[in-house]
Amino acid sequence: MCGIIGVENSKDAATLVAAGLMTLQHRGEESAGITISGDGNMKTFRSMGLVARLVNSDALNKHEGTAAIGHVRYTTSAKSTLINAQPFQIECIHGQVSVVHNGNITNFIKLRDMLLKKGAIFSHTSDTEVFLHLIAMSKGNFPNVVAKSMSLVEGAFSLVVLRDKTLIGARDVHGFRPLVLGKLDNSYIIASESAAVEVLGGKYIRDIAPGEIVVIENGKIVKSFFYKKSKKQSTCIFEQVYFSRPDSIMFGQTVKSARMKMGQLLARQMKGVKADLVMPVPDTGYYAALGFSRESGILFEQGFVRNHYLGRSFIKPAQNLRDLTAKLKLRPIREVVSGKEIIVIDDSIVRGTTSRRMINALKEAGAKKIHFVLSCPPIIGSCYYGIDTPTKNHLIAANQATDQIRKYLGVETLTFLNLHNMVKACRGEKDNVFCTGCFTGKYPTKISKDTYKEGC
Ligand SMILES: O=P(O)(O)OC[C@H]1O[C@H](OP(=O)(O)OP(=O)(O)O)[C@H](O)[C@@H]1O
Ligand SMILES: NC(=O)CC[C@H](N)C(=O)O
Ligand code: SF4
Ligand SMILES: [Mg+2]
Repeated sequence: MCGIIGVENSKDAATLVAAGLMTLQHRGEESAGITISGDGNMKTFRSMGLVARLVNSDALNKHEGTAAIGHVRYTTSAKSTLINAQPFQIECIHGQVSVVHNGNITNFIKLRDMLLKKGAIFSHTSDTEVFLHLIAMSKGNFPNVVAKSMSLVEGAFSLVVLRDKTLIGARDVHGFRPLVLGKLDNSYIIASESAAVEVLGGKYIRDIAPGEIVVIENGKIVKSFFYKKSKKQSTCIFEQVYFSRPDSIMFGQTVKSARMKMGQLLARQMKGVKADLVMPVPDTGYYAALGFSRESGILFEQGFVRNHYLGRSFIKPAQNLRDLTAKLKLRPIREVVSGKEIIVIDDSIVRGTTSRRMINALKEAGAKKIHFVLSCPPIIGSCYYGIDTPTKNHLIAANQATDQIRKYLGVETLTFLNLHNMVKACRGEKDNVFCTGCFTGKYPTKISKDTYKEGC
């Protein structure tokens, strides 16, 4: 995933970006970075690990400026190394420019080959760098240069670009990844999620539209235009299932509200089910379990202690780290679960790293019967747009039927929210504006052998 943010026209820009990145930490734990711009001088600070590590560095605290952008990385292209930590800052014909990116470029290899033939020298190995080359090689008015670059790139990209005091927010024509516009006093904020704007004390104004480029200078929107007309929006539905914060607004409702509806609709799918209690797998299963409990009337209980110092398991960059996190992350409370028939709700099974361990732990703690319930359909395909859902052979639901998974996990029943209900929970009754590719195998862009996909 990755979280991006930009703030302009504030002497506190860097501090606000740092605080915003902490609010977006759930979108990427591997590296963090901030570019600060002031008095015609731009400087970028990057480090591996969490945002807290970056903000404690003295160098960052000494640099002043009135505009800043920041990034937290969840690697979905090339390696998780400092060299690929964002922002990427360059010096080019347009002056100093810095870019942060959320998403994956599906024609990366083709673009990189084309740029290499033109003489480009790459300093990073991830896909994001192609934007910098395309910008540097294009002449004219800066916002138009950004637009021209974007029109050559395919796939998923929400971008924040900084040049001197000009802040630009831009979103690919499909709107795969979120990007919002907010206001705080005399400053504009651009961020991946509305929660990051609100935590800073700002007001969420609106989403940046698919294909839109918003140009901000000195506390004013000086231009908003489209680099391409969006034919059909395809925003990632997994953002609402798993990635985003429950207090962020998406499609006119909080993610919390969407997850509560997922739980409510699951309870309707399972009408008549009997159990002693409904339990979430924290964190992401929380609101779906609450919604299920309210609809079914079955008692809601928190039966797991979640260790918050370990971060999220699914977004860790290697299987040994995912295994270790899943092992240490959840511990059942014996007095809650012992001797009980339990409905356990999580958001998704991807590799199955979490669920097998979690269910074994529940049994060891004395759970009598377990009904395992997921607030999305089985994930049967890879993501090409910025989420590391692995290739098919590592996706448990791509290789086994529901009953085989049920037996493998050792639960009484296994139920997935159906596609119709997931879409309904996320956006009410309106038109389908979501990418559901990894659930349906129907992707919004052409997928071929040349489509860039590099798992990690
Ligand atoms: O089948 P898997 O490959 O294990 O992936 C899915 C699990 O991982 C996630 O939790 P995670 O720990 O990442 O985040 P959370 O604590 O925010 O819910 C997700 O909520 C599932 O529980
Ligand atoms: N998941 C993302 O948004 C990652 C952005 C970019 N593709 C990278 O790997 O750095
Ligand atoms: S393929 Fe799945 S994870 Fe990727 S953008 Fe589409 S819905 Fe989201
Ligand atoms: Mg979870």
